Amino acid sequence: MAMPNTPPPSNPFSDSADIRSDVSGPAASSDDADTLTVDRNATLTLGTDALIVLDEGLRHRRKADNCCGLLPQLAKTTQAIPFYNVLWAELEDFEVTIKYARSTGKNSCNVGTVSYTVIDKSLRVHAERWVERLLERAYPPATKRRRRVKVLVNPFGGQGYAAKLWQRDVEPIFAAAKSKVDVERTAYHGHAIEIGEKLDVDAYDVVACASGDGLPHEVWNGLAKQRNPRRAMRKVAVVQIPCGSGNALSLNFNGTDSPSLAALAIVKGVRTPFDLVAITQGDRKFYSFLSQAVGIIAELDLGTESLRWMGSLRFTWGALVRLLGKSRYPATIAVAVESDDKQAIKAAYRNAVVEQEAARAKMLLHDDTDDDDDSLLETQNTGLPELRYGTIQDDLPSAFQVEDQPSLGNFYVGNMCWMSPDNAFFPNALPSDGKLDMVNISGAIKRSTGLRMLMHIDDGSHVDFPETSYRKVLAYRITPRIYQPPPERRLWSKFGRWLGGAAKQKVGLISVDGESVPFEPFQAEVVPRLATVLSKRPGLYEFEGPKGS
Ligand SMILES: Nc1ncnc2c1ncn2[C@@H]1O[C@H](COP(=O)(O)OP(=O)(O)OP(=O)(O)O)[C@@H](O)[C@H]1O
Repeated sequence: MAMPNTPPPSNPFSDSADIRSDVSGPAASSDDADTLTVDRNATLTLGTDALIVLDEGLRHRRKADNCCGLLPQLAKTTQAIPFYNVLWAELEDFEVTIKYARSTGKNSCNVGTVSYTVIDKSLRVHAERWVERLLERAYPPATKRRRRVKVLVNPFGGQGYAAKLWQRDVEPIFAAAKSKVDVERTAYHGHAIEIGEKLDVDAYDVVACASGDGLPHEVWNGLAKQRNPRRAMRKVAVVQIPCGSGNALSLNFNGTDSPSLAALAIVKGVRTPFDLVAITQGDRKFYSFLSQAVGIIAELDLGTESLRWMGSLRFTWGALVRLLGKSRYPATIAVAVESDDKQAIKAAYRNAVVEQEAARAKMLLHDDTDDDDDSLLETQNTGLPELRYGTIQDDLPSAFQVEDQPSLGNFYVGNMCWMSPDNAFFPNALPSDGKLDMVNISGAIKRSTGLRMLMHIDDGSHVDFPETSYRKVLAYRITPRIYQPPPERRLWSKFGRWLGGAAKQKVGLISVDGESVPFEPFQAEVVPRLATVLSKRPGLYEFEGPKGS
């Protein structure tokens, strides 16, 4: 898989040591291929990681337009713009114009412009070449220029702000990067499935969902219904412009839930394969990209609606009530386990980091959108891969080990690290390792232990508790049951449900990618590398990794 030439800086707006060393000796001569001399005797130099603008005039202009000191600044006359931030550059009538992502705060950016005139007319060819060299650094071979993007806006996403966020924070960045954009608003539940099903996959590189995690789930399920679903999933990358409350897809691949920073990450992202999870329930089959939950997490996702007035506090409150009430969600689980050794799982994660760094160092680079193996896909079977373990309607596969868990408190299976900001529930998850991360926690653990675990979910160290079972699995089947409390606990159980916002809830809850599915047995199986996303670090999520790795 293609890799970026230069890794994106962890903070694309900070000056790196490399940038400083560039500035110490920028080539002064105008015939140096990396330097362009322009008006006001300024120079534009292509450094190691950044474009260096050296201009005496900046001293005065800074006073006017950089009062907050937010622009990357080396000396008063120098501005460094990381190549990662450069959106576009062009030469028109000896006027060089560079558009870039400029910091407007800790968690946002907008479009900045640098514009100069090439005075020496004999430098025309040099200037043209220089602009192309800048574009080559801004868009290494793994990052396609001028991506064709189908934008889907959920007008009800993000408490109704998705359309505004798209227009204000994202559209200008896509426009500056010369992306070809086609915008459509979703009009009803399930609309994005239909859009995905009918999408002309040769006309777009990316579907960008200005939404929560609901729309990407629908788009992948729509692509799965295409005539050539495997080809559709491979051709089109699905990404998120974070406009919901969880925004897991953007957090994990873009490293942010800021719409403007995500826009930059999408423009600069590298096409990457991504595992999906095939779910069969009754006679239904569909795909999940994020998680499946039975027990406390499903209850928090779906069973606290009546506490919406509390805002996001409803999740904390709901968790506390259920933990203190020692809520149980009995089930029979049958699992194809790949590893249940926490240390070995961490070691595998460390190996993935080493491999990613090695691949990046080797610069195995290009965007593979139009590669030859696409023509292979055209001629060979382009249907969805056969399920290795069959469906829920088949006999239980012999590879599954069966566990009855009458006291189960939390059954949670994830395909990504962050489930939402401050919730790194699956710190060892990798995007294309062909495995699912399964967490089981008993509902009978001590209340104090449950509370301490809750405090460690933000950095993923809750998995280090001996009470947490953390496994890499290939497939599983779960048959959930309704908990029948013993007579002496019935009153408390009823009171707890009322406190936790579930007084009217008559059935159990199952959440798949945050959406409710029937409280019935289902089977899940990872389908390696079925989908495509855009990523900053192919093979890894943006989470910094499990503690102690
Ligand atoms: N115009 C619409 N009217 C009603 N429902 C819609 C419309 N467009 C999309 N939807 C539905 O909205 C649901 C939620 O979408 P999404 O996750 O994008 O937003 P969200 O609920 O704001 O996100 P979050 O759950 O993270 O807060 C999806 O199931 C989708 O089918």
